[in-house]
Amino acid sequence: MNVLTFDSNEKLNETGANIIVGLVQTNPRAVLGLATGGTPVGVYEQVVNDFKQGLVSFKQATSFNLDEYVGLDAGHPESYRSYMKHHLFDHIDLPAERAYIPNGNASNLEEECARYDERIAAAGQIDLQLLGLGHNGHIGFNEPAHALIRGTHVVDLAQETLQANARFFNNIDEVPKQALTMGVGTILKAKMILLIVRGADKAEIVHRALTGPITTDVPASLLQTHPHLVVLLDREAGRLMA
Ligand SMILES: O=P(O)(O)OC[C@H]1O[C@](O)(CO)[C@@H](O)[C@@H]1O
Repeated sequence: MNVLTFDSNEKLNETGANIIVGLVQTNPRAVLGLATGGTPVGVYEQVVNDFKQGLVSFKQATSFNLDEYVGLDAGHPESYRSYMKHHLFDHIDLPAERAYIPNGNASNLEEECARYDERIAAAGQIDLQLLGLGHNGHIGFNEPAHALIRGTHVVDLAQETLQANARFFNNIDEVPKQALTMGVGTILKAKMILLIVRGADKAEIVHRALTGPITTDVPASLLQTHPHLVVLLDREAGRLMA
């Protein structure tokens, strides 16, 4: 595991973007696993800057998003499809037909999950999986549980997650109670994992996830088993790391 801590958000964003852009420069057909939430916004901004400067093209790349809410219209401003369009897809040349996000409005969600896993398998291994971290240690929307699920599945969001994500909605009652998420098995199969965490409120969970026991109670702790994990932290999130 390679943990880097940054004093400046700008440097953190640049480093995150350099990893993504560098991969696609050397492997234009790269398969990217993408995340949403507040954490990666600055990194995507920097990726867009690099694209606009002609440093990289995503024309041959493929992406798979980690998760999507159940029951939000794809056009709803807080759907993860809207988020991805707003922060990344509308500004780069990644073909829309290869920018996959699970469909949280599918009439049969189990079938949609199976289809999503088939598409990931057909694309080959995910080369780089970008991750944020939930306050409860979730990755994607894999919430703490007695057992974690390998593939894409429907998940009931934890109360902490509903509370954390209420900031994106008018109130907590508007936050969808369920989501589709890639499973931990798929995440761990990625060739490289890039975990990004910001903020003092995540210092404790960062410490538990990266140095504590490996347990399904802290899904991110399973990342300790990954052979190629890079972690980018801002100073506050890295406060408890020696
Ligand atoms: O970056 P945030 O908004 O703190 O969210 C943490 C994580 O939880 C999620 O919202 C759930 O997948 C992720 O998108 C994010 O990485």
